Amino acid sequence: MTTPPAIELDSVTVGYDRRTVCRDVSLRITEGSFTVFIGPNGCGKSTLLRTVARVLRPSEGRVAVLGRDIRGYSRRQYARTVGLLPQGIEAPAGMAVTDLVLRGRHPHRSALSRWTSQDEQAVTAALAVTGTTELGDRMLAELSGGQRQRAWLAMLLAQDTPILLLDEPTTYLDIAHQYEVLDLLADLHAGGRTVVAVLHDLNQAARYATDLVVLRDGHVTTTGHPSTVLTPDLVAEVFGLSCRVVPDPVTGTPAVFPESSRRTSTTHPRSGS
Ligand SMILES: Nc1ncnc2c1ncn2[C@@H]1O[C@H](COP(=O)(O)OP(=O)(O)OP(=O)(O)O)[C@@H](O)[C@H]1O
Repeated sequence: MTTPPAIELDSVTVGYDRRTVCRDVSLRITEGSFTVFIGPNGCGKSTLLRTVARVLRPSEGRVAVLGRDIRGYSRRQYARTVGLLPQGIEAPAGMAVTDLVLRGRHPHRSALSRWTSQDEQAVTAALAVTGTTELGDRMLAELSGGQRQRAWLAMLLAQDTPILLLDEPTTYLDIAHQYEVLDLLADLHAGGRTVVAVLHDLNQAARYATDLVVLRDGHVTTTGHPSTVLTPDLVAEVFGLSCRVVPDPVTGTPAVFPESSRRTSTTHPRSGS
């Protein structure tokens, strides 16, 4: 028997009120993959991720997770299976970081039970790996954008789901923290989880993804390994950008360099004077 995909979209049409964003999208995301959605602003990346997370309901088609229609899961079962880090979430008023991270444990807890040592361990570990232990008692509203993003990520990790959906998880983060988060996702992937992320940085996408899903105007145009997908033609067609694609000097994965930049000189402006 073949293993079902982690996520399968079958002829999904979805949007907001009367506005359709994605029409007739079919897609299979392999279990244990690190899949990255790329595509221009407004092409429907978040909409598809939110559909898989059951935040949006398709008007047509079907979504299955681990071989089962997502409508067949109870809320609690689903929250134990799929975790979402949404884009631009509001900080709950008056909530401390540790309380937020504890929220991630809710799906693992029955209505009347107390927090267990397993819950505490999961929270401590999630704070540690996201570098937020020191921020545990701080109010979310008082944190910087990057600190807050890492606190939300800690909540997602405490949820401990086999499938992680992350909508632009590196937003607000400085370059070192961006790579820390991506490395953390790579570790989770190496540990067997299915990671699905939206990223804007094509070079980061190419470094970390096992599979790219390229979206444009609400359609999936291409899927596959970054080495085959990320070509100058693809970038020109999907983003309207003329570029060169060369091997990343560190990883050998494809790296995109725009050709149309106004700064064409390699000389530092002051170096010649
Ligand atoms: N809550 C909403 N109500 C109505 N339209 C929406 C809503 N959210 C998004 N849209 C529209 O749906 C389309 C797709 O948006 P979506 O957020 O999925 O794009 P995206 O590819 O994630 O974009 P970005 O890269 O800018 O984050 C856009 O035209 C957007 O304006």
